[in-house]
Amino acid sequence: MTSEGLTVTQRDQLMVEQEVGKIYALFSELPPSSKSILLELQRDEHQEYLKRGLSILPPSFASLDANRPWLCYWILHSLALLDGYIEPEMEDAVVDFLSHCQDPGGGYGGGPGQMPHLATTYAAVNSLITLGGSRSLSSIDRGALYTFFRKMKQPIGGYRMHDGGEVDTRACYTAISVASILNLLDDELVKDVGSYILSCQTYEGGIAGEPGSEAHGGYTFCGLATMILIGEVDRLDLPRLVDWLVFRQGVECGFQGRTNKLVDGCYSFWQGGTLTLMESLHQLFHGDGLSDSSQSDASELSGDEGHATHDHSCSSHGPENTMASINLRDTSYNFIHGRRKGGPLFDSLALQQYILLCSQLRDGGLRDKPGKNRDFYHTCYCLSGLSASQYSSSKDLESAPLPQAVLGPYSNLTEPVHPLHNVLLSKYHDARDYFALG
Ligand SMILES: CC(C)=CCC/C(C)=C/CC/C(C)=C/COP(=O)(O)OP(=O)(O)O
Ligand SMILES: [Zn+2]
Repeated sequence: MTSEGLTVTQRDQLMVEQEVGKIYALFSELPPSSKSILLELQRDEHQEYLKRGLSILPPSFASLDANRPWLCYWILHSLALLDGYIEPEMEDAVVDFLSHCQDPGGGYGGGPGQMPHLATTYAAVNSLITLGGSRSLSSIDRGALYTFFRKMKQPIGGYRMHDGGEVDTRACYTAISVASILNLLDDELVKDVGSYILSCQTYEGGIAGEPGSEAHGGYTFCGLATMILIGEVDRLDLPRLVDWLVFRQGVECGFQGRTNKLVDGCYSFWQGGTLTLMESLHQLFHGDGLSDSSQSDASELSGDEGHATHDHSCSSHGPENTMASINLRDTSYNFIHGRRKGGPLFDSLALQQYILLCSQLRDGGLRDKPGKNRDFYHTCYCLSGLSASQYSSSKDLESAPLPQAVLGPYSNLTEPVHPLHNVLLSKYHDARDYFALG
């Protein structure tokens, strides 16, 4: 309890609400011309900030920092979202650096010579896909990576982050997302993963890192995206999940990561992006309720030809939703080609307002909330959330949104992203073509 009789959480919440409230009150009193200036995405400034970060990354291979594939991904993906240009020498330097992080036994470590880890593998592979081109894509040793995935796979369902590491929803997502985009997904990699994720859905409806833990936005994205990629999303309690998600957008217009916690710009993607996944599911399962599916919608998600197939039987949430035979090669592709007909599940303009007015720094970079510093992680996930919200009302992901879906000038429009992998849609297609025969 504080001296005012509030808990620390209530006091912090009040302070954030007041801070954000002041920003919005000042904004509302401005003339329209000043308003549009403040709502501009500071494209050039963000690119300068990001490129400065990239230029100090690759040369120092000796550093012990275990996060550098992540830094590569956060910076490269942010630049890609902004349609930024990277010099070819820099692209080559990043490919070389990531090759030094690749373990001969498969997977990528946090730096050269470090033990392979699923999270840094996801970051490295998404970085290489974002760079694109055959030099970058051919540097990925897919055969060894498959061996690494099989080593991390646990007999009871989930994945371990690294040898001797924790089993959690992140590990499932990073393994399944990478296996899917590299065309490595098969029945062995998928076996019982759905049951593990299902055991992480909590009484609130969101998804936790491990069974028995608290539902959290980051893990909820990981859990839902995994279930879609393995063709088992109908096993989740989707109505309860959507209930939990919609209440995470607060008075500040941004999202919190979990119940009774503070708004944070990175949840623009973890929660906002998850809601855009739910919007697509809502349309694929196009009844009034999310659990009301039809066989034709289910086959739209699963595809009806291909190599790896995966049988599963539904548990508690409606055996009528069972997709008897899933084409694992095409779940990701079919998902983005599903029809999008329904209405929004969150206030996407309000979210864009939080990102542009509260997270964005006018001299470049984005942040968690007012009072915090910018960093590459928040820059990446605020921009990813901005893209997800700008495209959330589009009928399909490949067509440009209407001007009214983009807050501020239309030049704020970012590039569209594959919502399950969080790489640019165009780069996803290039990778899919490149690895088609694998
Ligand atoms: C692809 C991949 C590896 C995804 C990771 C997903 C992700 C962001 C998980 C979040 C982890 C977590 C419990 C943060 C809570 O931090 P906190 O207690 O500081 O924040 P909070 O107060 O907002 O909950
Ligand atoms: Zn954050």
